[in-house]
Amino acid sequence: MKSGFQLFIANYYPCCPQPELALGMPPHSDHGLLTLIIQNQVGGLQVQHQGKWIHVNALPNSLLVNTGDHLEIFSNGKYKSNVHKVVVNNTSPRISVAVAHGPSLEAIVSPASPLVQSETNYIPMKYKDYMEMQQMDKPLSSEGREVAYDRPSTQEPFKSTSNEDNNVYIAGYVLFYPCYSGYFEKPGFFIENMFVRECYRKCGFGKMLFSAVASQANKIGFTKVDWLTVGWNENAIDFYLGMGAYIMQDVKRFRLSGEGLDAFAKNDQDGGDKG
Ligand SMILES: O=C(O)CCC(=O)C(=O)O
Ligand SMILES: [Fe+2]
Repeated sequence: MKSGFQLFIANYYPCCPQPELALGMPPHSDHGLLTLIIQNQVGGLQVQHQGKWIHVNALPNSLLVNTGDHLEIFSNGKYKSNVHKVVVNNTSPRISVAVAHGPSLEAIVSPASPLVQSETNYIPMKYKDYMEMQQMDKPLSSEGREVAYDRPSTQEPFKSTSNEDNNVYIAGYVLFYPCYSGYFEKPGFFIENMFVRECYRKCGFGKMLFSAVASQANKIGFTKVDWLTVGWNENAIDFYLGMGAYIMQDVKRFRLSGEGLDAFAKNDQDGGDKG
């Protein structure tokens, strides 16, 4: 790499009497290739792993190394950028100094060709444009830039995102429909699914999709927008709370499956046999 872009970041997290009500640094992944961090041995850094936040116990005099978004792109997803956040405590302030190493601002980063077997999910983009796109989304950043929706377990159905004829890329979608309920005078929307492709996350598309549904509801006089999120998905929960939503405590979700569902098959058969 002939040139690069380095960012020097000094972070001070004062102690807080009610740490559970405060957040030192919201969940995010770093832009660049690698970020090197030294810190004063006061914990607080947490890394997201399999939907859980893992506390980082840094060794004394060690450097912490974070993988960034552009390493993920360059390695064609082999090295994922890690999502991390910093929580505060009520006894000691944390100080950290980070140096983020990225490519030159003008560099167009794309997956290294030897690592691309067939298709890739990563669209080449100028490093500068990528950073600008993230900054466009200030309100979301303050609540958590990483927006992880419940997403299909495989990318298979989305493989062919590029249409060579007109250069259309599908970055994500939201599937919603009107629903009617006896309790409300007016109907609302139910969001069945919202998904943003991994390489387009942290760019504000999730916020854009969600806002489109909410403003359409408003426009046509609907009184609510409902959806479900799995309980462990803290990022999604933070995101939705940040969008002004609240969690409904009095709703119970029911499911009929396994033997309960099979019982109906039997009933049907019995009924059929009898006549
Ligand atoms: O304070 C830390 O350890 C993390 C800092 C950080 O994530 C950042 O500056 O991007
Ligand atoms: Fe960071």
